[in-house]
Amino acid sequence: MSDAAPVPSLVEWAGGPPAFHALAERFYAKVPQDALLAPIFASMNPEHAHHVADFVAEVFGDPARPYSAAGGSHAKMIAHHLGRHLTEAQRKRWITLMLETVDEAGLPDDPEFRAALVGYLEWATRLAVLNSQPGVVAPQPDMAMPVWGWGPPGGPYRGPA
Ligand code: HEM
Repeated sequence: MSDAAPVPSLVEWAGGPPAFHALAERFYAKVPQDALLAPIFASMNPEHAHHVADFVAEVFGDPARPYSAAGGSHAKMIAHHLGRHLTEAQRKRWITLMLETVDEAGLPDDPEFRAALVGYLEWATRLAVLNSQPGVVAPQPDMAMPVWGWGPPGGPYRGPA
């Protein structure tokens, strides 16, 4: 790829929305076998993996904006975590299992993509825990969907500088 090539969105670089659906399905298929995570997802909506994949694909630049198109929003995603009393131990297990699954699913492993992905996962999982604590009230419904980008690297790995 030459320096003049346009910078793809994170979702394009990852292989398009199907890459996130395959990732989420693989991840939530493993959750029932994990002692720390299984109880909190025991009565999970059968469409859970699909909804999470739509959400992340949208944040990473899917122009179809599938989560919003289906009536979702950032506030609605956050609201799913209200009152769940998630712990730091559960968050850490979630992100560890997710990063293992990212490798198994064959998502790009260039430093630039992984930096953006890990940055988002750290941010979003910590928001999930914060918003699950006692006394947190529902967020403003009009809060904007996050739009994640490449950050300081500016684009994917294109060979040695
Ligand atoms: C990147 C971070 C995360 C994103 C994007 C995310 C997104 C979502 C979305 C979109 C839903 C609604 C799913 C639906 O409509 O069926 C949801 C629900 C939920 N999330 Fe998260 N989440 C994240 C992190 C976490 C973490 C770290 C935990 C726990 C350790 C967690 C626990 C849950 C639970 C328990 C539900 C409800 C499941 C159900 O019973 O259907 N989430 N999340």
